[in-house]
Amino acid sequence: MQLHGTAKVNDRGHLEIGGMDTVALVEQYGTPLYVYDVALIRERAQSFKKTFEALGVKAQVAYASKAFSTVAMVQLADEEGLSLDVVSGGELYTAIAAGFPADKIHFHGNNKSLEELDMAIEKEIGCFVVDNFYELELLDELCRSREKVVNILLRVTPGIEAHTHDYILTGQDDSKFGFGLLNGQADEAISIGLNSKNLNLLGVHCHIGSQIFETTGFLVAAKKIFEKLKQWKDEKSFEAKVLNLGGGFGIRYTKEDDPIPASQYVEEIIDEVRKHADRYQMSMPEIWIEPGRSMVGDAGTTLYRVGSRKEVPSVRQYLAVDGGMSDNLRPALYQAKYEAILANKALVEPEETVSIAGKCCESGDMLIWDLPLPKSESADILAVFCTGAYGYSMANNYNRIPRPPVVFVENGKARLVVKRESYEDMVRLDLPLKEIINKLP
Ligand SMILES: Cc1ncc(COP(=O)(O)O)c(C=O)c1O
Ligand SMILES: N[C@@H](CCCC[NH3+])C(=O)O
Repeated sequence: MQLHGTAKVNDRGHLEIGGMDTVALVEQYGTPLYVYDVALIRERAQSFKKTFEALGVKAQVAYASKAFSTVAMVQLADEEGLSLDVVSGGELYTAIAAGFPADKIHFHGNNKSLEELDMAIEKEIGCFVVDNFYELELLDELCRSREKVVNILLRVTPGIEAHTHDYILTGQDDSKFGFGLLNGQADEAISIGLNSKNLNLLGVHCHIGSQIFETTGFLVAAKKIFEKLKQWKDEKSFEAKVLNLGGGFGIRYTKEDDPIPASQYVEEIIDEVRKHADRYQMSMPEIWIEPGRSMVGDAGTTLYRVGSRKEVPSVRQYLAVDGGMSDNLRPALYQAKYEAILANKALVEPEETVSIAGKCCESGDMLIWDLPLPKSESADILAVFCTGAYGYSMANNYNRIPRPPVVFVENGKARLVVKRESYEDMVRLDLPLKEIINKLP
């Protein structure tokens, strides 16, 4: 089992993260519990930033907050000098509530509402990543009526089939996102952007997908975009100041995954961009990237309490935990795979193979199939690794299961950064048919 970041097994044979015994964390905060290794997030952020610095390239590393958006996380991104990618009014509101510098916020989304655009214009965010003609017109109109000028990038789909799960592919031609780069849409959008007095067209954006292990897709995207940039330079006298190549850098969930270091993605991308800029005698654009998963994914661990066991004779042992697809939708949605250990028996050798079931009323609510574990009993603590990205952010209240709290750990200290939802929270927005809502004692 490969442990990530500051995770280790302590003298008591317990899993420790950020200098905190996870068994003690569970005693204090209960289960399920999301635990984040803050030092590892800082390390990830710095490795992206330092690689750009070492290459002498002007860049913005924007944390894609869809991976995990909370006030504390946004503040941590700010502490590390990152920019921020938001994709909804809610993520934008979280960033503003956290005091994140508005001029470093980039606003994404394929169907931004008038209210969302208005909020972002009013807050004077750094850049709108415009996705379609509807948004282009709406944003132009809103800015004109408010006498504002905003920075924009145009999101293009370069027609790339990256190697990842179909649901998390985004750069292919048949995608709901962006202007087609090769079918004339991007050319038309560039002209509209250039003709607007209220839209300051900085450049283009593309994002080819998520959990990608190779650089090829990024390099092909850069090549295709540069061919267009050359054409736009010649035909429209437009030179992009910014090229945003999105996020999508893969991480190691299990031993089947073999990611390359952040520095390698960045170095290869920059090499390629430099090559094309030189070839077409264009100035090197500022490079923006938007890592989400690779910033927080392996920094997150979910701690569960083991409960019931069911044996299907000669077939399998189901071991149920006190969470499931309500706090981690990824196995049900993408057949995503995870590794796990018993946090309170971290030095004990595996003795049996069990399948970890969640507690939701769905047969598909299985967190891990066929996991080797020491002989486990009720009340043992299961630690599932690499749940930091798209775990909490896709958590839900299916079966009215309250969402778990989030604890940040660093240098032997723990800080509660999101409280556990309560049963009262489950009915907080409900309006009664009759007068009364009873409260349980
Ligand atoms: C536009 C955009 N940028 C950035 C990201 C972050 O991707 P990842 O978490 O894979 O780095 C996504 C998600 O796939 C995205 O859609
Ligand atoms: N939520 C997805 C990835 C989509 C990323 C956003 N475009 C995941 O968990 O892998």
